[in-house]
Amino acid sequence: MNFTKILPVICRNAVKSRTMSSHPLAGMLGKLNHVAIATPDLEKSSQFYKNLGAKVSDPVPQPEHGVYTVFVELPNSKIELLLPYGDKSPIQAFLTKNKDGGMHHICIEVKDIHKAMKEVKAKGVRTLGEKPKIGAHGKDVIFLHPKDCGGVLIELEQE
Ligand SMILES: C[C@@H](C(=O)O)C(=O)SCCNC(=O)CCNC(=O)[C@H](O)C(C)(C)COP(=O)(O)OP(=O)(O)OC[C@H]1O[C@@H](n2cnc3c(N)ncnc32)[C@H](O)[C@@H]1OP(=O)(O)O
Ligand SMILES: [Co+2]
Repeated sequence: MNFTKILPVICRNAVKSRTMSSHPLAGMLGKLNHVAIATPDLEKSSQFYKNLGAKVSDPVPQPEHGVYTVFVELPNSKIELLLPYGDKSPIQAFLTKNKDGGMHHICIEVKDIHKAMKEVKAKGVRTLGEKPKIGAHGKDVIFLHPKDCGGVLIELEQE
């Protein structure tokens, strides 16, 4: 192989892939805070993770969000189990479509949620609501429309 010929190509491609951060959320994303699973049976889902030896919290009602949450602790992240709360829950339509439940959203931390909201909007990603709400961890959260995020509902949480 002729390295003097191929080296400039490798370098060009490396520069290109670093400058072509084309994903609308690239650069602003921090740690994965949780992966959320909607369930029609919170008790059963909690027991499933307890049986696997995980540390599982008690259910907490989140009236502002229309859900009950249970957190399953993992060494590097968390699983959030969600059950509808009240009759206007934002997860009800999802559960009607997915009777056994399923993966509902991912939650990624950001350094500055207000700046992140401006940045995503400038990139054509819709936020669900105009203002963050206090989330399950007592910090600001905002959701991004799944249709603008490759079919994934994304929650941003203030770090
Ligand atoms: C406590 C807090 C925390 O952790 O701090 C939480 O997590 S609260 C977690 C619960 N809160 C939230 O989820 C708040 C944000 N979510 C919402 O506002 C809603 O769930 C929407 C994402 C707008 C979806 O609402 P809804 O299901 O009523 O509308 P819809 O049936 O018309 O759905 C519109 C389109 O989005 C799709 N769609 C709906 N939910 C989806 C999901 N979770 N992931 C991916 N796609 C989803 C539907 O299939 C449909 O696509 P097609 O048209 O192709 O069929
Ligand atoms: Co969440």
